[in-house]
Amino acid sequence: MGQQEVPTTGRGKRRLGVMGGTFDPIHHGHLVAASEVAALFHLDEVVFVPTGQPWQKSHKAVSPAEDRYLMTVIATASNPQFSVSRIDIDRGGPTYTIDTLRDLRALNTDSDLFFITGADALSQILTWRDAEELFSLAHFIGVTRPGHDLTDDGLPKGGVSLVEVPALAISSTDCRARVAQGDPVWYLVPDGVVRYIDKRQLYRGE
Ligand SMILES: Nc1ncnc2c1ncn2[C@@H]1O[C@H](COP(=O)(O)OP(=O)(O)OP(=O)(O)O)[C@@H](O)[C@H]1O
Ligand SMILES: O=C(O)c1ccc[n+]([C@@H]2O[C@H](COP(=O)([O-])O)[C@@H](O)[C@H]2O)c1
Repeated sequence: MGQQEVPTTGRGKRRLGVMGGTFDPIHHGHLVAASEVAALFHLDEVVFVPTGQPWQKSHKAVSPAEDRYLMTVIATASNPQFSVSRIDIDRGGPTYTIDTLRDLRALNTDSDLFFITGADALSQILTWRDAEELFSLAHFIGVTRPGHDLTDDGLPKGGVSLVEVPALAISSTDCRARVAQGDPVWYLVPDGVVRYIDKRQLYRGE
């Protein structure tokens, strides 16, 4: 894959990465993607934003937002470049990235935003609310994910960069299924997240 040019930032602006996800649970695929993009794009910080109600997953049972938020905090706590935002949870209602980006821009007027998505999410982006406007609020960075083609077909020229990240064939769906079957999730998710899943008895009855 051709590595695309790193977009420049407005004079004196911070570079803020945004990693949105349901994080049910957060796993090392998410963390490696964010870490790799932070290094390649010289980001000052990456804020992880757990969804409130992910409307395109409304046919599936999603764990309580507070559990997903706390697992995200646990998973990112040791990295000084990572932080977690509650904006999508606290806004209430279905989560739309257009709202996430508008709110983050209002809260971070000193920053340019870089929204990080896996190849699967990027391929769905034209189905998102106000899709055309998204690209005026943030630069999008699509990352490789095993089992999914990474392409910017149909997306605005210059609005998206595609990057290869270390391939981790991990999904939250698989982690939940493993816990339900009594299989280990050690080393697929951070140790503290394994402990939290156990403490809260998440995914047991699925
Ligand atoms: N292993 C991975 N490698 C690269 N990107 C990933 C990986 N897993 C998830 N992502 C990306 O992280 C973001 C948040 O993903 P999400 O929280 O939905 O995890 P998921 O593993 O896809 O969950 P589920 O299996 O429940 O659909 C999305 O942009 C997704 O494409
Ligand atoms: O804005 C939308 O309509 C929209 C639809 C589906 C997903 N998203 C965002 O895409 C990110 C990954 O979502 P998910 O459901 O794959 O965990 C997360 O930040 C979601 O809010 C956004």
